Order: sequence, then structure tokens, then C-alpha cells
Amino acid sequence: MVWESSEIAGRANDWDGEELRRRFDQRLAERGTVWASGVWRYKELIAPELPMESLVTRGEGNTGLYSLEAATRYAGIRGVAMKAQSENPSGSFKDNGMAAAVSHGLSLGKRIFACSSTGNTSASLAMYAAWCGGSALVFAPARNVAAAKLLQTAAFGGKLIRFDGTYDDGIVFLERHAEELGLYVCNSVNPYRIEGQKSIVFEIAQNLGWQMPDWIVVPGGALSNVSALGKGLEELLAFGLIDRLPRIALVQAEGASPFHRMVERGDERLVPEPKPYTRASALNIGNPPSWPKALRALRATKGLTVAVSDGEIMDAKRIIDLSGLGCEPASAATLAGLRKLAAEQRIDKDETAVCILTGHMLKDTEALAELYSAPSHGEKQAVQAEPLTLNRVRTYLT
Ligand SMILES: Cc1ncc(COP(=O)(O)O)c(C=O)c1O
Ligand SMILES: N[C@@H](CCOP(=O)(O)O)C(=O)O
Repeated sequence: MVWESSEIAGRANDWDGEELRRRFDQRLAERGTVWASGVWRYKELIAPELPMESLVTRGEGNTGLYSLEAATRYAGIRGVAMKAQSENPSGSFKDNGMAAAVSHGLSLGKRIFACSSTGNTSASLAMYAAWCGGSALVFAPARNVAAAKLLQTAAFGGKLIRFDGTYDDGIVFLERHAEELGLYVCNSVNPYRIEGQKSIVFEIAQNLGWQMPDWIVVPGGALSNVSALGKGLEELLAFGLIDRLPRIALVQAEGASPFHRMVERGDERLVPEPKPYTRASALNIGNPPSWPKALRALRATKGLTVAVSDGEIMDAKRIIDLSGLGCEPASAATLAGLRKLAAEQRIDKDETAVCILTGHMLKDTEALAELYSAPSHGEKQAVQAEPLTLNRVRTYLT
């Protein structure tokens, strides 16, 4: 069973917030056990019904929360911190939700897990499937995906089926055929993905001594993450673990922004984008399945949406990369969006924000090549085999 927020809130009396806080703090020290997982530490709020023996963990979560001076200056607000989900074992935020979905599948006796993916969901799924001795079947678009993510998926033993179409087409296929094929679907249409991903805001709250920033900024594609973070925040408040809700800012890429357009127009229904395209390939999604949940999250937190161009995304990525943290393009949409929202005075200069850095910089090596392989310091070719001389080195110090 998966609880809806209202049911969770209704059960708030079953657990005392103080007692939960004490347990969660105590479990931080339990290294080497399942409680050390940044997901299962919060089991009571994620999947209380799952038997302990079906819980899978690769030590997901426990990711860093970093204040970034350069990002703060770039956004032009009081303070910006980055929650580095890139530090997860497969290198993206997907691990938080995938640990929960695969554990639920195992509890039902499932062994063949499947997903449609632009590459991060599949890498995460393949990793957990391998870890628990199951197998992963992955549908991935033939174009506009980052090669490293699919190689990572294959390296974990995932079986890849590349197809002509987008993530959205893969989801439609799974909806039609998963049952007859005996596949356990681990996309974020699976509610356990959302339950697991809530732990990202649980960790932020715990990290900050149960005080929240003014804003949580998240990139949006399929809209699973914004839905999960909104649900998690509502639950933290219902259990008395935090005393006020931060607002959510959802950032989409202009070429794949059907949800932002819907919110901007005040529509009640999402009109899918048939040919989504953005350089931030993880966000190439035109028909996000979780849009009703995302709308709820936005309303509950008095949130807002914004769309940014690929140029703005890549510019913000440089700031994050050169700060020493690094991320893939989709994650940099957060900082690009924050800067735009501050410039438009929709976010106050005196406010603070935590951006969810969803994926590791090595996930998209094509983006790294685009941004950084250009010759620097007047050298014709950075990789040319020139002799190493003092004069040459000095040009790099100017
Ligand atoms: C790195 C990265 N960032 C952001 C997103 C978007 O998250 P969501 O699809 O949950 O909206 C994805 C893909 O889902 C992703 O892989
Ligand atoms: N970027 C995602 C696409 C969304 O997938 P889902 O896990 O929310 O279904 C990916 O990495 O595939």
C-alpha cells in the first residue's frame, strides 16, 4: 500500500515528531546497517509496510549540502546551497526513489525490472537490479541521450532497447504491455519512486537542523521529483518536523516546458509537447506523467515555475562546474532558473534557496566536450603534443 499525503497527515498522531526526529538523528550513526541509507533512515515515512528483508540499499542518500559562494553571486540572492544528488552511488537523484521501487518489487517476488529512460533512471535501475540479483530491461530513445548514461546502464548489466521515439513513447509502451510481459515498471509512475525521492527533502531538513530555506529549486522533466519533494515537505509539516513550508520553484527547459506553459496560462490540463527538445537531455520529456501531483505540490507550497533556454542552462553549468562541484546540464537549470526568478523579482534578493543538483557532471561528457575542449590561452589544440616549457606554462598563469 502507498499512502496519499492526506492519509499520512491523518496518521500524524501515530508518531510523535520529537520521537521521529530522535530516531532519525540516532540512525545517522548506524554505519554498515540499512539504517545508514539516506532513504531507509526515514522508513516510517516512506514505506512502513515493507518487510526489512526486502529492503535494498547501495548506501544511497547521505549526499552533501554545499553553500556555494559563486552560485549565490550568480543568482543574486542572500544564499544558495546545492544538494548534491550527483553524489549518489549511480550519480543521480534517481537512486533515492529506485531503492524504494526495487525493494517493493522484491517484496512482491518480482525479478525483471523495466523502465523507459533518458539514461539516469536506467543506470540507477540497472545498478539496483544487479545488486539484488535481478535483471533490468531498458527502453531508451535512439537520439538525444548522453552516451555515458547508457554505457553505465549496460555496464551494470541492463539490457538496452534503443527505439525511434522519446521517453514518453517508452512509457506508453510499458503502460500497454508491461503486465503481459511480466515486467515490474520502475519509472516514476510507480508510486514507490515518489515515496523514496521524498527523502531528499527529509535529508535537507535534517541537515539544516529541521529549519528550511525559503526556496527549494528543482528541475522538471517527468515531474517526479517536484511531486516527491512537495509531498515530503507536506509530510514534514504534518508530523511537526518542520514548522513552515519552503516554496518550490520548478524550472523547465524552454524546449520541453509543457507544465510551465500550463501554469503560466492558468490551464487546468496539460497539453503535451509532441517534439520536446533541449540540450539538457534528461529533461527531454513532452508528456510528464506526474503533472497532476506536481500541480498539487506547487499549490501546497505556493510555488512557481519558470522556463530557461539551453544557453542559460549551459552558462549556469559553467558556474557550478568551476566552483568545484560540477553537474550535468539538467541540474544546472536550477541555478539558471533561480537567477532569472531573482532578476524578475519573483524571488526576493533577501531570500535563501537550496537547488537540487540532480546529476553528476560525468553523466554528460558530450556537454563537457562542448564547453571545455575549446583551445585556451591561444593554444591551437589543447591536446597537441607541444613540449612542456616554462614559457608555455607561464601563459596559463596570467
Ligand atoms: C539529471 C536529471 N535532472 C532532472 C530530471 C528531471 O526530473 P523529473 O523527471 O523527476 O522531473 C531528470 C530526469 O528525470 C534527470 O535525469
Ligand atoms: N530523466 C529521466 C526521465 C524521467 O524518468 P522517470 O524516472 O521519472 O520515469 C531518466 O533518467 O530517464
